[in-house]
Amino acid sequence: MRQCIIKAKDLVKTFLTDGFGLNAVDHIDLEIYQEDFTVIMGSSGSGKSSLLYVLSGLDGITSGDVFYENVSLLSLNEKKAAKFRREEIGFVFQAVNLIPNLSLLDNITIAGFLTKKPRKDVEVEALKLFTMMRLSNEKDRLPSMVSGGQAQRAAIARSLINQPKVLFADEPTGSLNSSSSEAVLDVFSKINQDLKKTIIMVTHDIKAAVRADRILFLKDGKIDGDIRLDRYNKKDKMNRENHIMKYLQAKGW
Ligand SMILES: Nc1ncnc2c1ncn2[C@@H]1O[C@H](COP(=O)(O)OP(=O)(O)OP(=O)(O)O)[C@@H](O)[C@H]1O
Repeated sequence: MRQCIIKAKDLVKTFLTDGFGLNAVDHIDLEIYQEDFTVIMGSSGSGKSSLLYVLSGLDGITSGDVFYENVSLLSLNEKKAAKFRREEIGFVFQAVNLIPNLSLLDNITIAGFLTKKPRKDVEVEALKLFTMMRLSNEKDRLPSMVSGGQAQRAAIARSLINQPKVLFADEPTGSLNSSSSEAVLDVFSKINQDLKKTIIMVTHDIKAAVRADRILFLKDGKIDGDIRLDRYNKKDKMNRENHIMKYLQAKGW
């Protein structure tokens, strides 16, 4: 049985609009397991991104708490919270947000230089990541000189430069064509299987979901379904997809 790495307890995220409170995350209890590739699905507005942001510490919690290996996010002061976000987690967004006038390589090393690691070590790690992302030939190019998929792979390298234990991704293939998406998803599978990182990814894309060990389905800010795909080989995408589709049909989604 895999170890629990993140535990959410009675987690709530409320947004106030026009004087009304909406629980985008509505009293969620959840355990995320080490080295699991967890995907979060659900219809638009079901609270997927909100859950991802509060689980990762990128957004404030309204009530409840999130524990990383028993350390409460709420217990961290501002300095420790910033260090946590810099070093313990990586985050990949749909929009890549690379700095336009820096090369891909500089975009990645600059994120590593924010820590106290020796510059040489950061540079060596960045080059390793570029090899893994199959971007060695593009490393000196500006973000505007590469494809959307290559830019996203560079952004994934940036999210890994400080060797986080957990990688969060919010619709990382949302603005990519299907071949670029597959290349990006291959990278996530590799990060999970070879680097042994825990991954939590929000997606609408069934092609992304088939790569997961586990899928959580959100509805109205609550977990409405939780399935595992372990019984199928990772390469058996067809049966994985069939399993998901049957589950969704049975639930009337
Ligand atoms: N900053 C905000 N201010 C007010 N309401 C918000 C804010 N962010 C999200 N919401 C509301 O919270 C609910 C959940 O939003 P969230 O973005 O988490 O859903 P989602 O499942 O990720 O949606 P999508 O698939 O469209 O990205 C929605 O009703 C949304 O309008």
